Amino acid sequence: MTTYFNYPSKELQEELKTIAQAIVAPGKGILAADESVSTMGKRLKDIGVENSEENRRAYRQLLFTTDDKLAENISGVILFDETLYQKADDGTPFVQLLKKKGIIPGIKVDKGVVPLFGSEDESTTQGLDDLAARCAKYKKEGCDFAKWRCVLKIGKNTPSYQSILENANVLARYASICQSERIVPIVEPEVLPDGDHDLDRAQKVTETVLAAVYKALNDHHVYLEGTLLKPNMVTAGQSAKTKNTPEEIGLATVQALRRTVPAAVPGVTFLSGGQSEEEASVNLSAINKVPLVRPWALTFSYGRALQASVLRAWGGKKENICAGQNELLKRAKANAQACQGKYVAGSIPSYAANASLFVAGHKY
Ligand SMILES: O=P(O)(O)OC[C@H]1O[C@](O)(COP(=O)(O)O)[C@@H](O)[C@@H]1O
Repeated sequence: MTTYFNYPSKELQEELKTIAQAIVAPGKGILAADESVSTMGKRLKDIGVENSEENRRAYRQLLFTTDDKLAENISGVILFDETLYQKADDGTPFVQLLKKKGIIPGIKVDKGVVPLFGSEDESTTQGLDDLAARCAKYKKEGCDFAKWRCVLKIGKNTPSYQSILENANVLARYASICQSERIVPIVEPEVLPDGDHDLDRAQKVTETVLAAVYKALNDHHVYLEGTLLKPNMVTAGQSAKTKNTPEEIGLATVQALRRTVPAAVPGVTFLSGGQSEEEASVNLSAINKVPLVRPWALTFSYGRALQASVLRAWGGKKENICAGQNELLKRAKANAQACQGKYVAGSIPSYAANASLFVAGHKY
C-alpha cells in the first residue's frame, strides 16, 4: 500500500480554509434553503400554495430579501440548482442579493438517494458522474460551498456494513471533487431519527458512521481544514419510550463528535432532522454548554427548523411577506445565541416554534 499523494497547493488550502472558517464564524450558521422541487412541493402544500416555479421563486425571494441584519446570524445559504438561476422582481439574481448582504452562497450538488440493492431498505446517494463539471460551473456562478446528503437508518440490522462503507466512500469522493474545484464540501451523513431506539444506540451508530466517514475522507486525501460536517444531533428515536433532556442530548452528541471528528475540522453545522424550531435551538444551546473540550465550532444548518414559522406566517400572501421575514430573523437570532450556548428556552417565541416537523422516513 502506497501512502503517496500531493497536498493541494498552499493557495487552494488557504482559499478552502478561509471559506469554511467564515461559514462557522462565532454566532453564525447556515440557512438550508436547498429543498428539491418535490420537497418544496410538500412545504408549499402544507400552507395551501401550489408548487409552481413562480411560487417557489416568490418564497425564496421572501427569504433572500429579508433585512440585511439577517447576515449578522446567517453566514451562508444553501441553494438548489433551480434557485441559483432565479431572480428577484427587480431582476437582481438571488446570488447577488445574498452576496450584497455578505452571505456566502452554497449549492446542493447531490442528485438524491437511491436504494442499495439487497439491503434492508437502505440507500446511497447519487450524483458523482458529472460533479467536477457542475462544481466548476457553480463556482463561476458564485457558490463557494456545496452540500451532499447521505442517509443512514437505525433498525435491528441497520445501518449495515454495506451502507456505512458505501455512504462514507461516496461522501469522500464528493468532498475530494469539490475541493479540486475550489468549493468547500459540507459532508452530511444523516442518521435518521426514525425508530424506537434509545439514546445510547443512536450515539453508538452515529460514532460508527462518523468514524467510517473520517477514515474515507483520509483515504481520499481530503483537506479537512477546508471541510465542514453536517451531522444529526444524537437523539433517541422519534418513537422511543423515554424522552431525554437537552443536557443528555448535548452530552451524547459532543461525546460522539469528540470520539470521531478530527480537531482539524473547523466546524460542525447540525441538521435539524424534524425537531421543532424550539427543540433545535434548545438542543444546540445545550450542546454548546457541555463542559468538555470542543475544538470545532458547533452551529446550525437548518432547513425545517428555520423555515417552519416563515412558511406559516407567509401562507403564500403578498401582504404577509414582512411577517414571514420577521419569523426568519427571530429563528436566526435564536440559533445564533444557541451556537454560543446562550439561548434561553422560550425567550424568542415564533409562529410555529413548537410544531413537530418530523416526517417519517424523510424520503422526499
Ligand atoms: O432531500 P432533500 O430535498 O435534499 O432535502 C433534505 C433537506 O435536509 C437538509 O439537509 C437538512 O434539513 P433539516 O434541517 O430540515 O433536517 C436540508 O439541507 C435539505 O433541504
